[in-house]
Amino acid sequence: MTAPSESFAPRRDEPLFGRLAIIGIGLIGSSIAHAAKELNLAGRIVLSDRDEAVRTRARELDLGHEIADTAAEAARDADHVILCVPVGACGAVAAEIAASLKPGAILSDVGSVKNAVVEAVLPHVPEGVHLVPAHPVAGTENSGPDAGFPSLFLNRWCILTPPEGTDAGAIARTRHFWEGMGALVEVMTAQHHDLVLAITSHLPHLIAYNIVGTAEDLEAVTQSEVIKFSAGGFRDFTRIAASDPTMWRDVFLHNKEAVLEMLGRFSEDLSILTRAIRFGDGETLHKHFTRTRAIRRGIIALGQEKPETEKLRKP
Ligand SMILES: NC(=O)C1=CN([C@@H]2O[C@H](COP(=O)(O)OP(=O)(O)OC[C@H]3O[C@@H](n4cnc5c(N)ncnc54)[C@H](O)[C@@H]3O)[C@@H](O)[C@H]2O)C=CC1
Ligand SMILES: O=C(O)C(=O)Cc1ccc(O)cc1
Repeated sequence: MTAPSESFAPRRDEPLFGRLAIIGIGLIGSSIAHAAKELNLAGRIVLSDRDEAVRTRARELDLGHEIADTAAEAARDADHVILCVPVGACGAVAAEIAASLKPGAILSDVGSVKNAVVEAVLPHVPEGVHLVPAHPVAGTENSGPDAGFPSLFLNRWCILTPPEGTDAGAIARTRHFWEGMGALVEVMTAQHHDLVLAITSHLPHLIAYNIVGTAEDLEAVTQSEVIKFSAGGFRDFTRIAASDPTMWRDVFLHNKEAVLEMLGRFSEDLSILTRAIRFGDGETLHKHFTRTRAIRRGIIALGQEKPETEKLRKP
C-alpha cells in the first residue's frame, strides 16, 4: 500500500476515496486538504466555504484540486464529505448539501462537540448515506485557511462517534482516512466523548478565557505589569485564550450540560484549595500538588508531551 516517502506519513499508491469534499476552509479544513493531497488519500479534493474571501485565499494557496462556490456543489458525487465548520453551523450545512449526497457516501465532521452535532445533522442524512462523526483532538489557537498544515494530525487522537447501527465498513473507511493522516483513532459514544472533552479541553479553554479576562480587567491597577512579567503559566493561558471566538462560543452553547457538570466539580475543588490557603493548611496544598504533578509525569511517560526543558533546547 505504501511507498517510501519523504512525507511526514506514508503516501498511498491508490487513493482511499475518489472524491473528497471539505466544507469550511479554516484551520482544520485546510489541514485536511494539505494532508489528503500530499498523502494521496483522495483522487479529487473539492473545498468550499461560505466566505468568498476564504474561497479566494484557498485558490491562491492551491488547496485541494478545486474550490466550489457552494457547499452543495462541493458535496455532489463525493464519497466522503467532511463538515469543517463551527459546531453550531453543522445542521444548516447538512441541510444545504443533503440533496447532493450520493448513496453510499460518508458524511463526517470534525466538531469539538459530538452529541449536538449528531442531533442537528442526523435528520438531514438521506437514506443510504453513512454518518460517521469525527473529532481530531488536535489544533492550535489559529484559524483560517492560512493556519492549516499537513502534519497537524500526526500522532494525535481522532475520536469517531458513529450512532448505533452505523455501517461497519463506513466506520472502517473513516478510521483508515484519519490513520492515513497519521492520527490514532478511537471509537466511543457521542455522550461519552462530550463528557471527557468537557474536562480535558472545554473547561481548560473556559479557564483560560476567564483568567486572561480577569488579568486584563486588572491592567489599570497593575499598569501593564501583567503582560510584562507574564511567565510561563500566564503566557500559556494567553495562547489558549486567543482561540477563535465563534468556534468556542459554539462549543460552550452545544456542550452545556457536560461543561456545567465539570464546572460544578471544578468550583468545589477550588473551594477546598481556597480554604486551605485561608487556614494555612499546607498539608492539603502539598498533597494536592503532589497528585497533580504525578498526572503530568504520567502524560510525559506515555510520550504524549515533551518536558518543557526539552522544548526549550535547540534542535
Ligand atoms: N481549532 C481547533 O483547534 C480545532 C477545531 N475543531 C473543530 O473544527 C471545526 C472548524 O474549526 P476551525 O477550522 O478551527 O475553524 P476556522 O474558524 O478556522 O474555520 C471555519 C470555517 O468555516 C466557515 N464556515 C462557517 N459557517 C459556514 C457555513 N455555514 N458554510 C460554509 N462554511 C462555513 C468559515 O467561513 C471558516 O472559514 C469546529 O467545529 C471546531 O470545533 C476540532 C479540533 C481542533
Ligand atoms: O491549541 C490547543 O491547545 C488546543 O487545545 C487545540 C484544540 C482545540 C479544540 C479541539 O477540539 C481540539 C484541540
